[in-house]
Amino acid sequence: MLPAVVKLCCGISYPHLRTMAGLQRLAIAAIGQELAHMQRNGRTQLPAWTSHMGWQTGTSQHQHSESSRREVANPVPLKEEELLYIRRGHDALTKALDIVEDKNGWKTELTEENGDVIYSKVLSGDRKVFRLETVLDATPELIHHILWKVEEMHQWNPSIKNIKVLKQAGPETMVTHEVSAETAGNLIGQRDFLSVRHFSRQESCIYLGGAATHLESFPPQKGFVRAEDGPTCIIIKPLADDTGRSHFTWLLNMDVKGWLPKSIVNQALPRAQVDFTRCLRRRLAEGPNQRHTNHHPPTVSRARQPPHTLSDTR
Ligand SMILES: CC(C)CCC[C@@H](C)[C@H]1CC[C@H]2[C@@H]3CC=C4C[C@@H](O)CC[C@]4(C)[C@H]3CC[C@]12C
Repeated sequence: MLPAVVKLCCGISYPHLRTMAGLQRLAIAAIGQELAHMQRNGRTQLPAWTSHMGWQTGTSQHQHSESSRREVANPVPLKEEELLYIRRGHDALTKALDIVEDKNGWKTELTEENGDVIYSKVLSGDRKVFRLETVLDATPELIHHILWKVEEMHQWNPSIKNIKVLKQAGPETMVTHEVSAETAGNLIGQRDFLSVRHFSRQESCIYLGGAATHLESFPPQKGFVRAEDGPTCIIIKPLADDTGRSHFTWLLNMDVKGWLPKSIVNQALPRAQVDFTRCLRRRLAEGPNQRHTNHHPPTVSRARQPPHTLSDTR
């Protein structure tokens, strides 16, 4: 009974909690600490979103060491700014899911031998978005594990030069700076992105969402064309056949900026999606452990491309 009451209270107060400031937040943090204590003693289970409030319970996957034990003794509520990023990430995911779930107007763009199918659709405002659907030979957990370790992504994906996590807002949201490699499709020159990335899990399905964001401390960088990714999402669902494989849906919704003609961009984007997924497959086959070197040759597809001198950032 008590756990049910606690959950109910959490649910009712959630919208108010997110808009609170100052002393009110401190008071909530103190209550959170009490609840976390109860949860540690096995007396109750808090809903997953309470992690946004920064109430470390000591039972989460982040519990490793001394430092996390210190957090339990001293819960640090999330800052206003962090709550803002969480909300942005959540909104991006919701918007992207709406695009994916609207079944009207999609047409098949390309079909690969390995089973990847890319559909496209033109949204209002003339933006063409791409939806890749495929099956990956890995569990949702492994795919999520690999995709969430964004700072390691350049080790297995030659279309990415570098990704840095600039801010972490709770365990499910981060602000990242991403730089694509000059080789990406060879058509679209190097780009950089500033994005908020957010994940959520519902039963056995994993959702990754993202959208372009701004940081005063991180304006567009000299020499880069700042592109905008999102609202975008990746949906990972286990196949029902018990083989440990997953259905993978990826909405690519990108404004690459720069001066390239739309027809060229709209050819390069689905290729970039296929290339990325090919690298992901290879990375998944290696299992969960971190890689130390990048010894595979570049795998960016050269098919259907004009001479490689065409690039819009040079
Ligand atoms: C065509 C040119 C401009 C871009 C090519 C590179 C594209 C495919 C790269 C650049 C940045 C990349 C994203 C960077 C970060 C993440 C978050 C991660 O959790 C899922 C993958 C995802 C969403 C990547 C998908 C691929 C991505 C969009």
